[in-house]
Amino acid sequence: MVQTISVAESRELDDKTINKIGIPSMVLMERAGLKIYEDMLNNPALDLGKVLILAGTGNNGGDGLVVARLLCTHGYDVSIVTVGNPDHASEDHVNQQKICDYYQIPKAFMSDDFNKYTTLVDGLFGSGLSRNVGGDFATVIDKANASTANIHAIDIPSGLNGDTGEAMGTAIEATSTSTIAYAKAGMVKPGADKYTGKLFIDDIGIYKGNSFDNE
Ligand SMILES: NC(=O)C1=CN([C@@H]2O[C@H](COP(=O)(O)OP(=O)(O)OC[C@H]3O[C@@H](n4cnc5c(N)ncnc54)[C@H](O)[C@@H]3O)[C@@H](O)[C@H]2O)[C@@H](O)CC1
Ligand SMILES: [K+]
Repeated sequence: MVQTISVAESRELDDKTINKIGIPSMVLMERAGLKIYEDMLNNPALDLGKVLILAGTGNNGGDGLVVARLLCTHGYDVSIVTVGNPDHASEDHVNQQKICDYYQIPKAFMSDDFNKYTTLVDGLFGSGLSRNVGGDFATVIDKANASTANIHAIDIPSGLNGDTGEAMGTAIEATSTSTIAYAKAGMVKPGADKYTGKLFIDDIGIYKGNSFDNE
């Protein structure tokens, strides 16, 4: 039986690990990116011949940018399309983008033909999704689902409500998902596997209370 948490619990655990325990968020993001990259290498269903990272401007996108950099530094053909307003990007996302800029990772556009990629990495939204998906985000999600590429989702397939397992307007239908720390309750509900595909659960140093917890 897979241990699950709610999306709110997941956000509380992130916050506690960063702000109370003191592990810097960029360290957690690096660990997340490394695990996601390894999951992708270990998934024979993914062809990593030509990869496109779909990056929202939050920390889910930040995880995606770490994956982009790891693919680039290991010789893979990888590009990034940023969806949303970069002026509203999270601090960690901005820092990860600067690193990607150092490596001159190519930028792609929403209007590009997604069929030329073999794998899309979904870093649009994770636990921060708070309302139904519309606009450019819905367009990209629907275009990704309609493409011939396989999709690997980061943390939660974008658009999926991590508590109910239902799509909020529209949602990524992934071949596989790397979820951070614990599976979210909605991801194991009947029918949610249409969105998550094969599930990887990645230990990045975020834990629920245990005997080491002094609360
Ligand atoms: N260092 C960290 O803080 C860690 C972050 N992690 C990653 O960060 C994710 C959470 O990141 P964020 O809190 O930045 O949130 P997200 O990256 O999930 O979402 C970004 C922003 O999108 C906006 N948004 C929500 N719903 C929307 C909608 N329907 N349409 C348009 N915009 C919408 C919100 O303002 C939200 O803050 C996790 O899912 C995980 O992937 C993990 O790597 C663990 C460590
Ligand atoms: K995602």
